[in-house]
Amino acid sequence: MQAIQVGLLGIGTVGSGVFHVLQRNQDEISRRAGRGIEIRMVAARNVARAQSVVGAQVQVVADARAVIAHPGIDIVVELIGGCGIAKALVLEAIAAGKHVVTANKALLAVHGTEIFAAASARGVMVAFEAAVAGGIPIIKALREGLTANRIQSIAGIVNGTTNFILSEMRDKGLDFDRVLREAQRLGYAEADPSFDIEGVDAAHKLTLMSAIAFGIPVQFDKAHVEGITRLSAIDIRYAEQLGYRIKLLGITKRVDEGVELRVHPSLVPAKRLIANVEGAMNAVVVQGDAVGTTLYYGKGAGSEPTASAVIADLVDITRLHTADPEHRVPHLAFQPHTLSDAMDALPVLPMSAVVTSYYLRLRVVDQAGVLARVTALLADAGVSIDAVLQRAADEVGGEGSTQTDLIILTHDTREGTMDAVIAQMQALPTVLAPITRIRKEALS
Ligand SMILES: NC(=O)c1ccc[n+]([C@@H]2O[C@H](COP(=O)([O-])OP(=O)(O)OC[C@H]3O[C@@H](n4cnc5c(N)ncnc54)[C@H](O)[C@@H]3O)[C@@H](O)[C@H]2O)c1
Ligand SMILES: N[C@@H](CCO)C(=O)O
Ligand code: NA
Repeated sequence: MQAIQVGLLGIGTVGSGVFHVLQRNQDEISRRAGRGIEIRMVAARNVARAQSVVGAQVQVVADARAVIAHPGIDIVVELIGGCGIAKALVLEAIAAGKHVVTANKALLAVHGTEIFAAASARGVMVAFEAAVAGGIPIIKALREGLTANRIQSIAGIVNGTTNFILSEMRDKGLDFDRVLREAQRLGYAEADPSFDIEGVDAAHKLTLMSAIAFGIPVQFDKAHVEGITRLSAIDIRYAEQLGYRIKLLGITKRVDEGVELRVHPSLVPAKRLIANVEGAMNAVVVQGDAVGTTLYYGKGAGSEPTASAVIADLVDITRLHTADPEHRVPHLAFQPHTLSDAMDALPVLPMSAVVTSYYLRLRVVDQAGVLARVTALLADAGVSIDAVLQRAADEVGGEGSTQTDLIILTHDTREGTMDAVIAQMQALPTVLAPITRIRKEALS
């Protein structure tokens, strides 16, 4: 049987990985897929450079539309990124009846509803394993492996760049900008690295996992998104002294009133496996009612790990493209006509309704009664304290210092309540700087 014909749109970090891994493992891949998988055409902005990667046998063109329009191409792989030209090209490929593989989480988290609907109407597949946690087969696990379960929660480290930055800052005391530059050099960071460090990329991925886990449409606009740019080294150190690590977590959880969908730095007990996920590695913890807790760990970024996921999708499509579309796995795991009803039953909750525990750091005047006033405000609001740590003044501000840090860990509290108490504490004249608040997750 003739090999299935693939057209690549974009051949940067991920695209070149796809080419090399397909070439290196072609025998095993075709024995699994039942036929060969061949990259026949590539669209690139820099044609000469792309030609030097793929050699003379593969046709390289500057116009991505020529790849989509080529009648011999069965599958279009979009590896350009972003929501601009990539969106138009994906929709054009679908309209042309081509199956699509993409690593583009930004595109699917924001425009997934439109894209999946167009694909279903045209009877083609849009596969996106590489879009979430790179090489970890988390989409496959959530969509197929855990299909018996009522999923309760997902918590994950799904951005390699920020995990790399946090690990290097904690381990080696390196500064933020230097580590970010290294992550860019290694091909982990997004074209716009603010997507990484501001939590947007993690929220794109979390949005996709949440939709698949709970059978709701993708709703990136409702995600709470906070990155690591406001984290300070001092909080990383205090957290460590209290037995915690700080990780940028994506959390989506089913609770009585709806679904939580939030990305923010979190204190995680140092003894948890996920607290020990370092560098650009990713990890996702999924809890299902039947299976219990499961953990997925691996490389979430980089050329070949991401290519591994792209090629897994190519193999899936190679096996399934002749199947009746109704027999394929739905894009978001649940039958598409059930998604909007589920959205009414499981609305994404505002952050004020989220219940979690907190790390608070207050820079205060080092004098009698300060701690008592702060804890009285917490008590009045019904916020229960788990632990309090007060630093010696000279440790914080040097010898003779009149300021110190007060660190408070709370038990579970509604975020709306916490916001109100923080505002009251902030108004105390003895509180000298903006209060730092970091959420704390037990992840039992
Ligand atoms: N790098 C990773 O570790 C990683 C991991 C998972 C997912 N992703 C996603 O994969 C996609 C690609 O990422 P990347 O890291 O390979 O990016 P990259 O910048 O290395 O590659 C993108 C390539 O697309 C080319 N391009 C831009 N416009 C084009 C056009 N109109 N026609 C043809 N080519 C065009 C660029 O010249 C570039 O070579 C993005 O959606 C990204 O979010 C990347
Ligand atoms: N920029 C992303 C690439 C993988 O999606 C990261 O750092 O995880
Ligand atoms: Na993946």
